[in-house]
Amino acid sequence: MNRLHGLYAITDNILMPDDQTLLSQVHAAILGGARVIQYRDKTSDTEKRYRQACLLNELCRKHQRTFLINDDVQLAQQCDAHGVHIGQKDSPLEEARQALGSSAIIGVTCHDQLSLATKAALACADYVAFGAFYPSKTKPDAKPAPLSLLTEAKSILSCPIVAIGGITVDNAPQTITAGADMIAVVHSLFAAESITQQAEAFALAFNWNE
Ligand SMILES: Cc1ncc(COP(=O)(O)OP(=O)(O)O)c(N)n1
Ligand SMILES: Cc1ncsc1CCOP(=O)(O)O
Ligand SMILES: [Mg+2]
Repeated sequence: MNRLHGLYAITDNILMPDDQTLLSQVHAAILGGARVIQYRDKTSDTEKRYRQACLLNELCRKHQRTFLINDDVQLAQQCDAHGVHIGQKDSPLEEARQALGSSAIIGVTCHDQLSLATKAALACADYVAFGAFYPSKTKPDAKPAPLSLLTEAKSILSCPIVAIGGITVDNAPQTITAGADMIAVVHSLFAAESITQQAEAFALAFNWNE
């Protein structure tokens, strides 16, 4: 199975405030076909983040899913995650690689800029992420990016490409057709009435394009 392809589910500590909700919602997304899980909690204390990261790591390993930590290289190391997602204001890629090793998966935010992606790819990022392609409920201030960026990136990069920001079941097919190898989703996945059915619907969007 290609580990870096398909639905990329990102957790949200408002939608999933406690351990039980977090675990059951991520499990539901995995059952529906989420291939990559990112633990994203920018506000909770260290103890809660460590505990939850360890719980999710165990769940993802049990289901053979890729598990990444947002922002925090040290937490990724402590909970034995597969890797980390870093933004332009987080640890530099070289430092993250040094800390996590050559087999770790490291993804890099490139916003709406191809030049950031070529730089990250040259520095051996495992994937690059662009966005926001649509208005995002989770990050309303994210700078907009055009779908044409995905097509352009696809033609010059050989690493997998993630699209993020306001992705829904309705706009996923056009986003994938434009060049996304993975679609990263928070709100329209984890706020859905049935998370498993919603994940299945996202996964289906990839089959149409394979
Ligand atoms: C898959 C993926 N893509 C982009 C981001 C955003 O990262 P960043 O720009 O560092 O912003 P925060 O998520 O840290 O607020 C992401 N987390 N995941
Ligand atoms: C972390 C992040 N970076 C750009 S948009 C975004 C949030 C994505 O969440 P949603 O799928 O709810 O728009
Ligand atoms: Mg970040």
